[in-house]
Amino acid sequence: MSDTTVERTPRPSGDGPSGAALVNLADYREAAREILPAEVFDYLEGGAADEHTVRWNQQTYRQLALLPRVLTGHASVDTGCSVFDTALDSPILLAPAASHRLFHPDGEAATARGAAEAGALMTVSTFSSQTVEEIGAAAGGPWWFQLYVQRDRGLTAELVRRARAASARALAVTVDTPVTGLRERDLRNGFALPSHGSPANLPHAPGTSAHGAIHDPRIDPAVDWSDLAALGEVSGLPVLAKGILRAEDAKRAAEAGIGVWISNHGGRNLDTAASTLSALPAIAERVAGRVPVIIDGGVRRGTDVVKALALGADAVAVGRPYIWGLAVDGAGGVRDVIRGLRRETEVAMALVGAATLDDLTPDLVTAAR
Ligand SMILES: Cc1cc2nc3c(=O)[nH]c(=O)nc-3n(C[C@H](O)[C@H](O)[C@H](O)COP(=O)(O)O)c2cc1C
Ligand SMILES: CC(C)CC(=O)C(=O)O
Repeated sequence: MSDTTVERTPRPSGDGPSGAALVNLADYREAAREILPAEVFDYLEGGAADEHTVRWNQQTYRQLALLPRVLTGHASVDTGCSVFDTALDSPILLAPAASHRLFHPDGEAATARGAAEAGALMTVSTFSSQTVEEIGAAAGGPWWFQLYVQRDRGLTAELVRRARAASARALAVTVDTPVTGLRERDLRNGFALPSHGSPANLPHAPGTSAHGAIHDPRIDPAVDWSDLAALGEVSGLPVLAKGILRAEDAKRAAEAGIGVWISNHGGRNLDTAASTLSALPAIAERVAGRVPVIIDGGVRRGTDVVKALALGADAVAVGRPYIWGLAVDGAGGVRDVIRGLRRETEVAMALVGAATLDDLTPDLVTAAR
């Protein structure tokens, strides 16, 4: 495998490697592509198999159009919201992503600072390349811990205890990864995590190549609903199930007080899994406001945020986009990506006639023709 160390020269925030202004998320993507080693960019961007789900996640947003309300008399826009009793400036969250030091030497601590500067909630991966203690100390705002339930349940309990002690406010338990998907870009590139990206929270486990045997030696594939309930009891923290696509699963979660995080892992696990936005309306109907509904996958524009909230999500999360920001400019890049998406959301809200997130209702959305 070639050297994946990221060479970087300082550059003013908001400018890409070629000096061009970075105006939207796609600009950050192109800038990150220029900076990152090709196999690291492939690990970030790639999905499973033919990457249909990766594309569908974004395309489904393009297949919906907005029907703006006019003459509403609103003179301001407020994106404030509350998720599991945590007040947030905006409904844009950072989805968990493993190994931030692959993308920038300052790693998750930089992401945490950038998220706080943008007033956004970060979710820290079990497979973070810095410890929850280091990240918790750097975080100036609320954060959640993403849990991959470990085969070693003692280790799982210890991870949860450490995350809570480091001030995590909720557990997002990933339920869509009994095995990791077959990511063909990584297979072609022979990509394995270099040591600077290895999981800092976990003891070194032998054979942790993500793409060797079908089961990851660390992640317990046999997790069930009783495990999620027990995690809530033991931790005393709110629990979300990350990776829900079926309305009946969402209903079951809501009945147990477990938050619903609609996700197909950014198309990285089961190719041809349904796009997340297509799954949202039925899920929102069955959850009926009992627990928070988060959605991730393919959110790239403020108009995407508006559509997801109009169709019943309480918040969205982004994965790849803030990593593009991290790669380009560390904490400042994360901050600018999230701020940019929030600004687009505010503009889109004003243009559809919404003063608050409660004004985002399903009648604002119709099929694009
Ligand atoms: C590089 C990368 C690493 C990821 N690592 C994790 C992880 O450790 N745990 C997890 O639950 N999801 C992980 N995900 C999935 C994201 O949390 C999220 O579901 C997905 O990226 C959302 O799609 P988007 O990238 O289109 O916004 C990862 C995604 C990427 C791109
Ligand atoms: C090590 C992997 C399981 C992390 C992950 O969730 C991902 O790359 O999508």
